[in-house]
Amino acid sequence: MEGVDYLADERKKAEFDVNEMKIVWAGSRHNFELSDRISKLVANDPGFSKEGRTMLPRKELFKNTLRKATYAWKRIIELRLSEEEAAKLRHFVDEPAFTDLHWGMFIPAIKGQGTDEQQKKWLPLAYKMQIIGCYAQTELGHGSNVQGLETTATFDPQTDEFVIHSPTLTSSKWWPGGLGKVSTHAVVYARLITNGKDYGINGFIVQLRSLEDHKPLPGVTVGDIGLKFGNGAYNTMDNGVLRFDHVRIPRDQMLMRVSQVTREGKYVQSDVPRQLLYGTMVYVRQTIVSDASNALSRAVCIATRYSAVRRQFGSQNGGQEIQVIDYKTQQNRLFPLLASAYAFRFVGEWLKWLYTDVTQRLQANDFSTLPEAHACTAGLKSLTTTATADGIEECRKLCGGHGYLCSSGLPELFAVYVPACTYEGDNTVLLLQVARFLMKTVSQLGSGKKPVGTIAYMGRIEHLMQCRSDVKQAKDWLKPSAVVEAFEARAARMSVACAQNLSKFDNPEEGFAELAADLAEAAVAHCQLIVVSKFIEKLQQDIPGEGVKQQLEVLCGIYYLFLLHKHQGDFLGTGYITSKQASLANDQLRALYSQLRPNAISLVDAFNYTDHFLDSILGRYDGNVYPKLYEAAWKDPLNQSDIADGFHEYIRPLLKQQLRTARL
Ligand SMILES: CCCCCCCCCCCCCCCCCCCCC/C=C/C(=O)SCCNC(=O)CCNC(=O)[C@H](O)C(C)(C)COP(=O)(O)OP(=O)(O)OC[C@H]1O[C@@H](n2cnc3c(N)ncnc32)[C@H](O)[C@@H]1OP(=O)(O)O
Ligand SMILES: Cc1cc2nc3c(=O)[nH]c(=O)nc-3n(C[C@H](O)[C@H](O)[C@H](O)COP(=O)(O)OP(=O)(O)OC[C@H]3O[C@@H](n4cnc5c(N)ncnc54)[C@H](O)[C@@H]3O)c2cc1C
Repeated sequence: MEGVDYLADERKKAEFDVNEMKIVWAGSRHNFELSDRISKLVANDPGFSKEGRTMLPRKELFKNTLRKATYAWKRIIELRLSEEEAAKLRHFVDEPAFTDLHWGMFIPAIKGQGTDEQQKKWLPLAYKMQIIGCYAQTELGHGSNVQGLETTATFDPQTDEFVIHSPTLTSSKWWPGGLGKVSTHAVVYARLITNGKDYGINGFIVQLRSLEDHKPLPGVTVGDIGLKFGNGAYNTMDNGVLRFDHVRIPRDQMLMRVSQVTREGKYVQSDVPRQLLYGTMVYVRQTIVSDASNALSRAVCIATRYSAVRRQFGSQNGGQEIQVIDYKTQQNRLFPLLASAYAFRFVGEWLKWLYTDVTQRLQANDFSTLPEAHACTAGLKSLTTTATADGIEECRKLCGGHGYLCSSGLPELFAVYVPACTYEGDNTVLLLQVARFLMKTVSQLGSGKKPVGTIAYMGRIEHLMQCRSDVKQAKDWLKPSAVVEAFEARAARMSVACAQNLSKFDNPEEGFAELAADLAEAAVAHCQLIVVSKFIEKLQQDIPGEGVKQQLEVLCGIYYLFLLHKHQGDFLGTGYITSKQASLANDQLRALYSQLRPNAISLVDAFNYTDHFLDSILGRYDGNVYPKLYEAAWKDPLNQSDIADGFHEYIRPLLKQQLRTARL
């Protein structure tokens, strides 16, 4: 029945002001109004329909993406949308496209690594999309190890040009999004060679295709790398392969903010750190952290609504069966994910602040916070994307068999999201960057250098190494100070243990390689401490709205107690808590699940997602799941006829043969 809200009873149970929670989730009233307006604009425009997306063959899918991206651009111009509004529009259009890399990496790379002159020349063209660019760093043979890239850019003083060349098969650029079929230009990362000397990696703006007929320029071989995981999903993107055969570009197309090559071929290093070459990655890692809460909340919204609709077992006297959301096992799998979505939202907000702060400092030639910004963006990118990808898959399982249908929205969401664990730095490789930062911090303790920011807790190392939890009853685990100290002590002790083990090796690099698994775990502990601390700090702010703060306290408690339960080996092993205290934490966690239960549906309503954006029959706002699933099945191309194509060739002969066999 249309128009009936099957989740109305659930919504009546809410103990808080959902509209105020929507504002907390969005970050501000302005953000809420912006998201609300743009999501509805997209949902109501047939040009952005998602119908049949998972059924399209690659070529049609890709062409459809080109159509949508061009249409989006047209609407952005017609409606005179600001950059902020355009970014929201892209978010709600909900389809990876070449434009992501153009706006998300090509332009930021020029902004971050180009000189003022270079920016003046290239940015206006890029902003008007008169050129389309991508970020060509990864090669067939090297992705994680950026210093291992093989493409060369050799300066030719005779002509004042760089010669860009791919000397080996493994030096072929491989993976860049937007490269395969669309980009006219790329920021290409290559080894800078001048006067016979290799100065390592630098970025170069290289034109790949003609702006007239889009044909690859002489010396450029370019194409798509082939079909990727999942139906639809990331196959809307033309991840590409690119080879250069001595392609010449003018010297001034080397991005020269970090280092320069003079007309005579002299290499000059600026006074800015070389790590700024990696700046675009820091920027994107920060956006990926913000985006994790979008993806996780979407999966959680679907699984929560469906868990309230779905009933299994327990019917008495012909009454209704139990809603699966009432099973403690379902709650124990679902509610920590709901809490994680909120936790990642707040840590994403904080990271955005940190990134803005470091950018302002860099502009003023203050590079002091760069290492922390790198460690935080790398570590939180790793932590949030791993948890989100795993969380989406868990949500699929939480929806039972129906979660496996594409119409649940979950398979495609997973397929689009899961490469986030790999791109912008493999998650393990990034954790090891955090571990290096932590080991450096521990080695400098006692040197007089005071740890600040997210590692300030290391400044209290003596206390953290010997303190013990004073929790005596379950509700003591609700005290923020008890929790923060627990996570600080665990992180500090794990780091110190690694540092002590490292000191047993004569060669520190050998030690680091041998202890890498422990180091990655110490990095996870440090990153979890950041997320927990930022959630607790958020709760110390003034949060208006009846019951809103209380619900956030419940979510925060679930987030950290679930982590404490899951990693209790760390907390027990480092001696901060006793097994009795671990058991009290678990008692408190169960109590919080019961407190959250009546509010679950409203807490996912607070994400304010349209049905268009969710694109899930199981996650429909009205909970009208079964009729819509039934209806959708008949839209499958296989159901266009009663008799399947291929019946006469394959099924009929089989049936005949069986008849003959039966007669024998
Ligand atoms: C529908 C249409 C709409 C219409 C248009 C509308 C428009 C609206 C706008 C839309 C906007 C969309 C936005 C979308 C966002 C973008 C989407 C993202 C899609 C993702 C695509 C993916 C891209 C990629 O994957 S790009 C390639 C990424 N590659 C990697 O990440 C490689 C990982 N490896 C490394 O980073 C390095 O190799 C590393 C760090 C592992 C090792 O570095 P090293 O130099 O070899 O060695 P090391 O000794 O470890 O480090 C030396 C030193 O440097 C420090 N360091 C390292 N990295 C950094 C850093 N990044 N920053 C600062 N410092 C760094 C390190 O700590 C060491 O320091 P010291 O110890 O002090 O010496
Ligand atoms: C969908 C998608 C889009 C992409 N878009 C772009 C793009 O636009 N531009 C671009 O330049 N690139 C892009 N990439 C490439 C991406 O950045 C790389 O794939 C990524 O950095 C990982 O590198 P890799 O593939 O070399 O993995 P590898 O480094 O080969 O990883 C393989 C395994 O080795 C492990 N490993 C590697 N090094 C270490 C180590 N030191 N210690 C311990 N374990 C290690 C990893 O953990 C992993 O398990 C994209 C990739 C994908 C999947």
